Amino acid sequence: MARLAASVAAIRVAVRRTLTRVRPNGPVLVACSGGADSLALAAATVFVAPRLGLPVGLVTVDHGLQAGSAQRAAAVAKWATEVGFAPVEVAAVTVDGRSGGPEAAAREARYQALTEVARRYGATAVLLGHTRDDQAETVLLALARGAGPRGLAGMPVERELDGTLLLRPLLEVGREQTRAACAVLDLTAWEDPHNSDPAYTRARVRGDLMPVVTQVLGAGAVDNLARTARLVAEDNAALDVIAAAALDTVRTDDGLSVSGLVGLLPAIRTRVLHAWCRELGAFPAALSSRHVAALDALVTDWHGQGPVALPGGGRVARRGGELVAGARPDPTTPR
Ligand SMILES: Nc1ncnc2c1ncn2[C@@H]1O[C@H](COP(=O)(O)OP(=O)(O)OP(=O)(O)O)[C@@H](O)[C@H]1O
Repeated sequence: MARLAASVAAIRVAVRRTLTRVRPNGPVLVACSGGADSLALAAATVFVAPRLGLPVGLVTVDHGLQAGSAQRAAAVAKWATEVGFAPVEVAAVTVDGRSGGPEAAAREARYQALTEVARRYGATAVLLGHTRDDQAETVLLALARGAGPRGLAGMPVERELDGTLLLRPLLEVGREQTRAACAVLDLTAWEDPHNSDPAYTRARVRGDLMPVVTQVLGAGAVDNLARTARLVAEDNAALDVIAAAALDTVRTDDGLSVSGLVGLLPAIRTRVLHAWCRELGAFPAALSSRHVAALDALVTDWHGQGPVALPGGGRVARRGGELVAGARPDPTTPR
């Protein structure tokens, strides 16, 4: 019992720490699926936020992907209203027809819905229930994908999406603690069937890989993987600051100076290219290491190859001693 109560306290402390950092505006919104992580987060937030003078609402997204999904959303909304959340929103989304696989499509639809609701209420922030275990899984996946430092940094504690602040207060809380907290608070958590469906990569990592990792490397491996994300994120932040300054030194009237870029260390140069592409409207998460390598080759290994197409729709070409950007049709690429 003491261990269970400790889990409730630990989650409240994590939420309090997060909420004392935000600049209050409208309500804080908890994104709650009804799963143990976000249910424990919601229970802690509805306890902590009023004590800090913050209004607290809840959003649950109905992806419409499983039988009974509307009932699940309604049950979450009913509970939320009963325990004092206001506003409480059920956001129904359509996942079909989006590209990038079912997991990515559901995620994209969910974040779109969450930011739309947040904007409508002028919310201070949206709180997400990702835990230390989710972070460890993300790091392992990034490592296996060869994602580089940006991927190894895992999920940020804080980020802005379409003008909405997204916060993850539970990144240092273990999944076993959210389950224990739900048990002590007598909250029945919804078990997402996708979480154990081997068709989903994340479910296989969670169900098959992580138990082996902890069995072979010890239970501390989860914490260590999550710590890796924190450390890499700190290094990334420092390198991004250096790259932002370097970007200004290599700008020309029409684009970027190749000789300026050649003079930069590779880690800074690729970040400069990344930051510039972001300015050009390329969605940073969609800019793969393949794109960045192709852009870098325009600088360091140019044999007259044509422009590189960016995921956002623009193109980057080498023109003499410069990299220049253009929308389709291709910018000219004289040798
Ligand atoms: N249907 C949903 N409605 C609202 N928020 C959601 C929904 N699904 C996920 N989220 C938010 O995204 C977070 C991560 O969800 P994900 O499904 O990736 O992980 P999870 O560990 O299964 O989380 P949970 O136990 O809360 O379902 C959740 O904790 C929650 O904050």
